[in-house]
This record gives sequence, C-alpha cells and structure tokens, in this order.
Amino acid sequence: GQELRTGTSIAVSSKRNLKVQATTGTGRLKSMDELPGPSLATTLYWLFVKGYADKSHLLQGVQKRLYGPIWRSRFGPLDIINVASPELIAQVIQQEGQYPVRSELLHWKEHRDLRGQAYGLHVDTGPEWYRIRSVLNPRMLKMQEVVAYAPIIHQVVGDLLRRIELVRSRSPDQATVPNLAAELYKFGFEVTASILFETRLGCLQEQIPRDTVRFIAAVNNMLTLSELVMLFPRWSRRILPHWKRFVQAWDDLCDVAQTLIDRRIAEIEAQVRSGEPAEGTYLTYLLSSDKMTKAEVHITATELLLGGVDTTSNTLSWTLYHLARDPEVQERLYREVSSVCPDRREPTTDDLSRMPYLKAVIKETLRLYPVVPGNGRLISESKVIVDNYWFPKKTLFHLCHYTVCHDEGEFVDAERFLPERWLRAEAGDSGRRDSPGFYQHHPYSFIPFGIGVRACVGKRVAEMEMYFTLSRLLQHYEFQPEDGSPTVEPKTRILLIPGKPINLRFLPRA
Ligand code: HEM
Repeated sequence: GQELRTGTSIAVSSKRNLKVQATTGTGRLKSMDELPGPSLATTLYWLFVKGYADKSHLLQGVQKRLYGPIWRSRFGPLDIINVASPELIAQVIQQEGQYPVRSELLHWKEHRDLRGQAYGLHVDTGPEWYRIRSVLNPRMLKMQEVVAYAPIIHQVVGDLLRRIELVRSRSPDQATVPNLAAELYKFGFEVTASILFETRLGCLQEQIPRDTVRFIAAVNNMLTLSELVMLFPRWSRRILPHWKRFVQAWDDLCDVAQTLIDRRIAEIEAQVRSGEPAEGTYLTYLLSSDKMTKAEVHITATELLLGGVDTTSNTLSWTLYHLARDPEVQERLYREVSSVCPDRREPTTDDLSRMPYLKAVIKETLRLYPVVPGNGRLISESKVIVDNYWFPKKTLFHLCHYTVCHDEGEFVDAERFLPERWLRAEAGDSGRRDSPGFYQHHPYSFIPFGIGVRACVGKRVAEMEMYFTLSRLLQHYEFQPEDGSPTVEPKTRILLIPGKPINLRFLPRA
C-alpha cells in the first residue's frame, strides 16, 4: 500500500453545529487493499443462496458485524467501500466536494445516450447538474414557494378520502382497505403529477388512466431490473432479456412524462392564443426558464415523477401500519391534530408548525423504514481519507443508512416505534444514552433525505404531502389492523418497501 503521512483534521459543522473530527493523526494511512470484506462470490452467495437479494438492507448489518464499520465489497463491475457508522458517513460527506455525485448510474446514462436524451438530475454531474438543480431548488426547497402547492395537495387528499370511503364500504366487513400501499401509490402519483404537470389525471377514480398503469409497471420494472443490469456483464444482454426490458421500462417512463408535458404545452399555447396569461406553478416555470433545454425539462419531469411517488406512498403506508398497531400513539396524534384543527378543519402550513407529534411520527417511520436504505457518493474530485485509509479519486462509497438508523448505540430500543424519542421535552436532556427516548443521536445517524447540496430536492414537498395526508386521514378515521393480519417486514427493491400487502380497517370517527 501507498504510504501517506498526514495530520489532516477535517472539522465539520453540521446543522447542530456538532464537530466531527476525521483526524488521521500522524500514523501511516492504510490503503484500501488492506480493508476487510467479502469477495464477489461471497456476496453472490449471501444474496442468492442465503436469500438476502431482497433484504439487502439487512445485509448491511450482517457485514458490519463481520467486518467492522468500514469494509470493501464488489457488485458486478463496482468496487464499493461500505461505511456503516455516523462518524464515517460524516467523513465521506465532508469530502464530497462542490458537485457531489451519488453513483455513476452508467446503465441509466446508456439509456439516455441510446435515445439521444439529456442526462437529467440523477445522471448529470458537475456544473451541468448544478445548473438544473439551481432552477429547481427555489421552487422546491423554499418554504414560501412550496406553500403554493398546499391547495393542490389538499384537493388530492380529498380524492383519497373519497376513494378510501368507497373501497372500505365495498369490502366484506365494510371497513377493510386491502393493499393500502397500492391506493397510496395512486394518490402519490396524482399529487406529484398535479404539482409538476399542473393537471389532474384522475388516478383515484374507478378507471385508472392507462398511462398511469403503464408508469406504475415501468417504475417497478426499472427498479427491479436496475440491479440485474448492473450485475450481469454486457455480453449477457444478447441472450438474457433483462437489458431490453430495462430499456423498455425507461422508454415507458419517458413516454408517459412526454405525453403529460405535450398536453400541458398545448393548453398553455391555447391560453396564450386566447390572450390569457399562461400561469402555472411548475411546468410552466420550467418551460419558461432559459437555463434548461426542452430535453432537460422532459427528463427532469420524468425523474421528479419517479422520485416523488414510491417514496412518500411507502412511507405513509408504514406510518398507518404502525398507528393501527399502536392505539396509544394513534390516540395521541389524533388529539394533537384535533386540538390544532377542530371540526375537521383542513390544516394549513401554519397549523403544521403546531403539530410536533405529527412530525415525530413521520420521522420515526423514516427511521425504522428509510425508503432509501443506502445512499452513495462517488468522490471524483480528489482523493479521500476515511477512518485511517486513503482512497484514490473516483472511489465509490456506499453509505449504510439503514444500519445506522437502527443502531442501538444511537437509538435506544432501536427496533421499537417510539415517536416520543424525537420530542426533546420528553426525551429529556440528561445526556444519558440509556434513557428511553434519548434524542441526542449523532446527526448523521438519521439522514433519510440525504444531506448536503445533492440531498433530496423533493424533501419539503414530500413532508408537506405526508403531514397533510396523515392529519386528514386521522380526522376522519381510526385505523386498525385487519383481524389476524400478519406482521409485515420490509424488503428492498433499491427502495425499502413493504414485503407483503398491508390491509387495514378504517373506522369512521364520530
Ligand atoms: C419520503 C419521501 C422521500 C425520501 C425519503 C427521499 C429520499 C431521497 C434521498 C435519500 C435522495 C438522495 C440524496 C443524497 O444523495 O444525498 C433523494 C434524491 C432525490 N429525490 Fe427524494 N425522497 C423523497 C421524496 C421525493 C419527492 C417527493 C421527490 C420529487 C417530487 C423526490 C425527488 C428526488 C430527486 C429528483 C432526487 C435526486 C436529486 C439530485 O440528484 O440532485 N424525492 N431522495
């Protein structure tokens, strides 16, 4: 291994102003070849023989126990450095540079090249990526702007309430909504599409639009095939169907988005012709920005739709699942919502600021079920020092977020659903890690939306959508598990999703 002598100390200040030291001292820095970790064969054994292929979130913990908080593994052509402690995650992030990259996504890029499309938010890097982000950020991360989406979200929540009422009243016990995640998925699609494309699709109607069905299937295929496409060598594409199906899935995603964009453009043109001002919250803004090409608007809209649906809908599914199983938490949340908004008044964004328990419930759900269980950083600008190792440029780091937010050392009773742990007043300030509800975890042990300039662009929209939906569902219904329904464990399909359908009883509140 190459030897470097350094006394580098990377001082980091997080939002909480907590200093993280990546001090390497004056000792010899080790090379990545000295890291422990499984061979590709061992990884394949774990995935396909031991059955972790759809439980890779748990494999993080298994490997951490075997190799310690930093280890090296292989996945197809990828050479990966896994980090599974908040301190080490912080060290990686502190060195992510001006234009962080999550991973190369070569197979996504290949699809874009094949179709002559722009790269877009996920695939683009460097100043090109930043240019697109800087168009989106003001519309998505500024609270004053995001508030403009509140009426749209409330309108779609209204549809969801009607849909729930219809489904439950038709069920044999006149209460059960089977496969709740599927209903919330259509809801998430409708919300995101109505914000982005400034148009209602009617996903919660009896007849789901054909393109919506097509989009849902394509997301599923794209996510399922993404890993296979990466794992198998290129020559296998001639004999195995996975590459063709992967390309088809992306074609479908882009196609559906294009149809929606074309529809909106036609509307805008008609408005302009009739002398009306073309007003709109989102797409109109993107289309009128001179910082993005039409091709970039297209791929960006596709990716926003892709990013916005599975994430919020699965998180909401888990929240309702836990509330149904924990009547005390549900009752407490109901009391909070009804005291701030009596008589089923629709909450405003101001009201939300008076609902700390609501926020704690969502946080706790994202801690137990981080929908993005592992994140990545490809540090391409310079070499990196993490722990006592040095890494050359272009090293890919896998940030094992699932394991870290399930760590007993960070969260007492880590496997339990305890929203109170997020309430400072109740968790106490004792500084004792053995007191239940100890809130003072390391800030990098809970980063469900990622962190830094490349963090989730949809965070604010997602939070507002989840808060409004959950509070209004609670104003109308009490949730209960279906009799004898089994516990549901999560599974991974890049995203963390329920392993089985979640069926819940919705009982109208008096
Ligand atoms: C519960 C909800 C959500 C969670 C937990 C979540 C989580 C994440 C995470 C962990 C990342 C990677 C960040 C990083 O690398 O540091 C990400 C990126 C992204 N998310 Fe979300 N997300 C959610 C909702 C949304 C929504 C509603 C949208 C769009 C409307 C969205 C669009 C995106 C996009 C476009 C990126 C890529 C950003 C970039 O590379 O610049 N997400 N999200």
